[in-house]
Amino acid sequence: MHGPEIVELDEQPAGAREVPVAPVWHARLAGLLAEVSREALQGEDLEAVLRRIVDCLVRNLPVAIASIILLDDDGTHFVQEVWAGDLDLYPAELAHGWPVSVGAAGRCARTGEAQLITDVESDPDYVPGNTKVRSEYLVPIRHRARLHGVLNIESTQPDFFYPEAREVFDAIADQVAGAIHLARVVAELEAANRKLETLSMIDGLTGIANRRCFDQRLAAEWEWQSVEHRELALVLVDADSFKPLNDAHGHLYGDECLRELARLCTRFADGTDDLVARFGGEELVLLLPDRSLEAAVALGEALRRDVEAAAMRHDNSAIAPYVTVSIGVAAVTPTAARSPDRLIAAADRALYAAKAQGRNRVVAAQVD
Ligand SMILES: Nc1nc2c(ncn2[C@@H]2O[C@H](COP(=O)(O)OP(=O)(O)OP(=O)(O)O)[C@@H](O)[C@H]2O)c(=O)[nH]1
Repeated sequence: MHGPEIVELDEQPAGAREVPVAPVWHARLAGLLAEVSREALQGEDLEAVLRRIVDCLVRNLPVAIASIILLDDDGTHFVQEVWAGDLDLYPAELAHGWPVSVGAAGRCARTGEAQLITDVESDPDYVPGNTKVRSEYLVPIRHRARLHGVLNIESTQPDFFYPEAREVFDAIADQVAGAIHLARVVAELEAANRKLETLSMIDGLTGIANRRCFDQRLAAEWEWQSVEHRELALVLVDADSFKPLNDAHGHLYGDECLRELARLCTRFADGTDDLVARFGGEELVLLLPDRSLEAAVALGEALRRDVEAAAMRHDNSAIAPYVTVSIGVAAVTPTAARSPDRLIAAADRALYAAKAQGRNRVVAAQVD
């Protein structure tokens, strides 16, 4: 494999190159760097930012092709190329990425060094993209120790990449690295925020929704069902004699029973918008849109029986030698003028009545 042919144009004898090249492009290159810097700070969709940068290079300079080729996380494969210009000969096999063992861009990524090719025809690694291209300059796009990709510029002029121009392209690669870093930091922050948001809605012990999530969903469902004039039911489930259970079997066993109760409740939340949440302590709740009071009572009764059938041992209960639940049910067609607290209050009254009537039963209440 041949290394890059670096020709320092300033050291060549006068007349060996077209003298006006540098002055002609210098002012434009300076302006271009300013434009790229502005683009790089946009922080919006990364691909759009990169596309505007390569467009800008092709539009303003004797550049036939400009591209930013991004590496995967391992730095072993190019995975995406954002390009502008006349790319007529792009090999189909490169369209879906290629290893860094291939091409001049690969050489740039492998060595971590800028590659100046003053005569593309004599470079064994050059992959032709356009027959008019004479020279190519490739710069690593690096932010601190991390190599993000390669900035590739291909010119129709053999001597376009004179030292000052290369300096500008090096600076542009730094700006691109900053843009990529910024976009990745933003993406990572957004993902972390999404994860935090999800975690803040989950009950740590049982893995079901927590009270915060329930409150938000109740408010949303209340509003939605009031618009649709449809019913909303609430099933409040409270483990009976839970303090004596903890006393007899220990808190860890109590925790295990709560997890099992959550699992049993989840089996009944089979509607698309149904929600099972931990309401607090040893109380769980099912929020059931589009369920009538009768349907919610039937569901509560089936759940109560399933809890009995699970036969979770309880040596300290006055009701049965296993864990039982009392259930309060309420349903209403919400209206914007009323508060969802009314629904909770009704289910709570029903639960209180179920306790008062001897526990291990389902009681329904009307919403005021
Ligand atoms: N193991 C465990 N216990 C909990 C948890 N949260 C609340 N508890 C316990 O649940 C018990 C609830 O007690 P009470 O409100 O007196 O109700 P109860 O003993 O179930 O009596 P009734 O509901 O009237 O049948 C308390 O002892 C709490 O410590 C929890 O996450 N894990």
